[in-house]
Amino acid sequence: MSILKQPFKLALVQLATGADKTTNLARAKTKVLEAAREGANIVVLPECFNSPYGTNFFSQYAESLTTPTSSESFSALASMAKESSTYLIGGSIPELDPATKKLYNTSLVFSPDGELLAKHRKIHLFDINIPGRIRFMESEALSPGDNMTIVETKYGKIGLGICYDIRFPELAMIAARRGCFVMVYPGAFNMTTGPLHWSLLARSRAVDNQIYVALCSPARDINASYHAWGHSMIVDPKGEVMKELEDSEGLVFANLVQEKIEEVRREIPVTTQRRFDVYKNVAE
Ligand SMILES: NC(=O)CCC(=O)C(=O)O
Repeated sequence: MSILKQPFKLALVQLATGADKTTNLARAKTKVLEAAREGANIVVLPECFNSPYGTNFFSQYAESLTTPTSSESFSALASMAKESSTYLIGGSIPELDPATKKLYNTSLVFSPDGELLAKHRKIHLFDINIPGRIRFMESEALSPGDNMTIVETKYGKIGLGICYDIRFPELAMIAARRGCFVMVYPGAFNMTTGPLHWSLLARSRAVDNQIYVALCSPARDINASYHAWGHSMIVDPKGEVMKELEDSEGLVFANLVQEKIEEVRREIPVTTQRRFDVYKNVAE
């Protein structure tokens, strides 16, 4: 059974972001249109692409994402998708829920007509403490989302996570078992965990599930308070890195096809060899 219904070109935009939201949105638009001119059908933006990344910035930049008119970023993303005629996975942006006043790290996904297809709130907040290297507590400012997100497109189903979500293999496994051909993670790893785990995690999720995996980071800005790792990458269902950027701004493209998924699932048939009779309930 084909889970990737037709071949297409995926583009990741490793965007150079700064403190000015309007400039970030304008720059994102330029890059999305550039990707579309190069033939991309699905375009991905990075985590927190319209703001600096840091707990002290989230409330200042947060917008209510209820309708395009409620939010500069929502309407900018919808029109980017429409103007480029691409599916747009709009990285993530700080969200303020007007009803509860809670803040979230949220990704909006649009169809090529500019219609909102999905809204994913980061489920696993980035709370880590590596003494002398990095302490980051997203939960000091944000609340976690409570739902998995699978987006239906004409190419097939896309599983969506945001950055730290990649460390929880259950999300990707469930998405793959529900027929997703790719997991996409807008993400901003850092100079400690980036070199250690970024590529390893992308390749692991791909190998575990025999699907494509795409990670899209902001470009590194050494003048910012948080130094993103960069290295946006697309990994194939065998776990091989197809395309990878360094740390500066750029676009990366790959053609995704069903045959690569079929080949690895035929050669190493773990997807049909699972023993759910032995490990029925991983949460117990
Ligand atoms: N923005 C994030 O969630 C960062 C995650 C990260 O760096 C990690 O090591 O995990």
